[in-house]
Amino acid sequence: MPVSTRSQVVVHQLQDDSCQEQRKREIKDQEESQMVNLGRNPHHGLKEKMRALTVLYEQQKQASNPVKNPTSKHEEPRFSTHPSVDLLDSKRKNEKELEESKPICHVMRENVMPNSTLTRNFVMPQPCDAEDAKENVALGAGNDQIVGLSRPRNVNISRTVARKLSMGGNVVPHSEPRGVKRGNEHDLETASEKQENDGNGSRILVFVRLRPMAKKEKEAGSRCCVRIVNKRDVFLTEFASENDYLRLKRVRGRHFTFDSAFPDSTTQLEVYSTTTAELVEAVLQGKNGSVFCYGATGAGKTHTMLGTVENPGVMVLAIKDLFNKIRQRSFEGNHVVQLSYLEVYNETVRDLLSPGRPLVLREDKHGIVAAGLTQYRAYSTDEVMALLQQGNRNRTTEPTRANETSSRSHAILQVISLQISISLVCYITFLIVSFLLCHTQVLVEYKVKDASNMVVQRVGKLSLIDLAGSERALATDQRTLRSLEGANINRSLLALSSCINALVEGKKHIPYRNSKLTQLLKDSLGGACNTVMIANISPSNLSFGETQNTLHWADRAKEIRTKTCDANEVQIPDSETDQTKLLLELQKENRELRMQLARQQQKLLTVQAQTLAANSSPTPSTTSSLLSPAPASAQPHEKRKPRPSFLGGNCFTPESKKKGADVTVLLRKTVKELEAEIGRLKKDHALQIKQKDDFIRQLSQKGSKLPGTGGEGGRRIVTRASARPKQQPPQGELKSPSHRFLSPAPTAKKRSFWDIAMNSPSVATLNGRKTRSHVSSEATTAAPSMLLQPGFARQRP
Ligand SMILES: Nc1ncnc2c1ncn2[C@@H]1O[C@H](COP(=O)(O)OP(=O)(O)OP(=O)(O)O)[C@@H](O)[C@H]1O
Repeated sequence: MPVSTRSQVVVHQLQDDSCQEQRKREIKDQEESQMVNLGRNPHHGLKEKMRALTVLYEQQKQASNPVKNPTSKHEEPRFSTHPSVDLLDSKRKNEKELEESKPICHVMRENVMPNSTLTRNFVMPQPCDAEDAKENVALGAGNDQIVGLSRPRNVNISRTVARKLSMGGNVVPHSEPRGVKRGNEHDLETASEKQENDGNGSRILVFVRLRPMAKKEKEAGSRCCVRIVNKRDVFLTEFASENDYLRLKRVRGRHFTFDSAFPDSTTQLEVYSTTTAELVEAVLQGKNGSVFCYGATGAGKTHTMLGTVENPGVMVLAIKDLFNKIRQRSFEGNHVVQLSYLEVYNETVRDLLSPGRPLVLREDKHGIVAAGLTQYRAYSTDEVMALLQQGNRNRTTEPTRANETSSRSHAILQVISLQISISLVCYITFLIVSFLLCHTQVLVEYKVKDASNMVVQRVGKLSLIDLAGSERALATDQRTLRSLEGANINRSLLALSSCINALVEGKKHIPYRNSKLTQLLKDSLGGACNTVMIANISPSNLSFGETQNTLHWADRAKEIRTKTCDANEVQIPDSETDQTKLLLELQKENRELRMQLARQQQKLLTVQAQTLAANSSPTPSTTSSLLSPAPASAQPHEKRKPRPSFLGGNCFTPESKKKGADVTVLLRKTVKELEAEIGRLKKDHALQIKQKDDFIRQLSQKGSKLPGTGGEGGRRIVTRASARPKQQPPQGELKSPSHRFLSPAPTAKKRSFWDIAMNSPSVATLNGRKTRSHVSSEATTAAPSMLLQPGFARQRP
């Protein structure tokens, strides 16, 4: 009976290890040579490939046995005791290994590595299987099949690329847009997103949307070069040029992975719910959010952001959702929604809601602001829609060769949501307090009892950005104005890509100042903001270059991390609310005392006047009237009464003289009493004001001793001066967040829905520019289509 000693086992193990390593090396060499061969020539002789695979198969087969049973390596039985099981196992294993040895599988595996940004050219010798063809709807639409883009069946695609919106754990979307199901995949993403919240901010979420093939493109005989697999992998195929006869069958491609990729069949609602719905929720929690569309001209950016009347886009759905959510939470407190809409055209910033002079960008501690930009207070979705349509009518569009109604400007719609919330319990307490506050002693009790009473003010900003399309000069037009526009669009997009590069590389200086667009996007790219980028691409192989470029930048943008997005929340502490209430009470009391004083003074004046009158004509009739002041209108009439005549002999009778003297004494006495009362009231009033001033001072001193009272966003102390309504800063000056809610422009006025709705698109051109109203008015005369309604994206040609 063989007895294994420790030394024997060690020897065996050493031999096993060396053999394994040798085999591994051989396999690796084999694989590499195969990769090189395949990489060099995709149409390499089938025989050679088969030979290589057979060798590999043999080696893998041999290698699999010792791995399975390392101790029996030296006495490898030719047949196992359970041949059927072993053969099955090795067959499965070899199949798997064979599949893994295909070059495309390596590419796939590399690309799905956590946080990997690797993309590399690969050769695709395998035909696409039926299952995959089903996944890419674009293939069916384009009647094209991308040769060789096969998805390895057994590759478990990692989900770790998904990241976290820094929304905190308590963000639960209140309402999901109807008809949208959240699949397991999305749940998975949300879970992994939460994992990635490491306190260093959040990564920009990058989504890709493929638009359907346009009629024009189909007519031009273009083929579909984009394939979306697994709702997140984008395969881009470069077909050989038709004139390159030698490489007609050659197909090259690139693979990218994004947070989500939408095939051409994706609905607007699906795009909205996956990309923006959570951002809207976060805005209501006081966090900033940005969504911007990036892509070549005609790739579908405006369609995604604005959409059509039947298929409204992200902007419209976000606003509807925002108002729905506000309605659901109306019990939580007051919500204020402010709206601004601007465009960056030829490096000038214009207000789309009140077109006028170009706006100047300024930077304050809260970020970049367009000085003089109109902020409209909106009360309903309809009102916002009307404003949006009005703004889009003013937006610059021009037909280019690539897109008949191409947006020639970058448009930014900003919605600011301000919420002042008081919990229900607090609200009830509030009412009681306002009653109790009349008595200063009870106020102290209240403070002790309701120390947790807080009023919370949250400000969230949502920026929805529709960028002008990046384009090649030849793709659009050669005319001067168009080429100037194109140059400016490209310049700002180039500046955007420089910023993305600098941010990805972690540079200290980010060149935001290179263009107006990047200045405006500063918050979204490098600030405390939840940012979403939607890259729009065309399926046509004629736009391969633009699509590749868009995907490249989208892939880069994945690596940008924005700062941790904390809620813009100010907790107004109980002491502050108490002080505010106290101040209001004091003001009310002061008003009442002043009124009392005025009344007494008036009474005194009347009495003095009557005394004078009594002195001059001390008759009983007048005396009685003096004690009860007569209406002013009655006095002239009384004066006209016939006076006692000297001739009548009824003047200065001893009786009347006595009576007159009595009345005078009486009146003097009354006057003295009234004067004394006024003096007392004045004294009381002064004393009360002094006491209350002292009390406020004490409260302020206590408040200033609290930690964090001086810091920004910390506790504020309300003094009389701070409670006084502040003066508006002059136009163009830096504004505090509260001032952002007021329109600084003198032309800015609040408009009702009807004002806006009645504002017909009469101004077709604006400062020589062609706007959407122009386009729409032209279009409506030709064909009154709903899709060509101002404010919405155009129909596909
Ligand atoms: N997902 C989609 N479904 C249906 N049609 C679409 C889709 N995306 C885009 N289109 C159509 O493609 C055409 C061009 O789209 P759009 O105007 O949105 O492009 P764009 O990227 O905004 O171009 P530009 O940068 O020149 O303004 C439009 O007619 C639009 O209706």
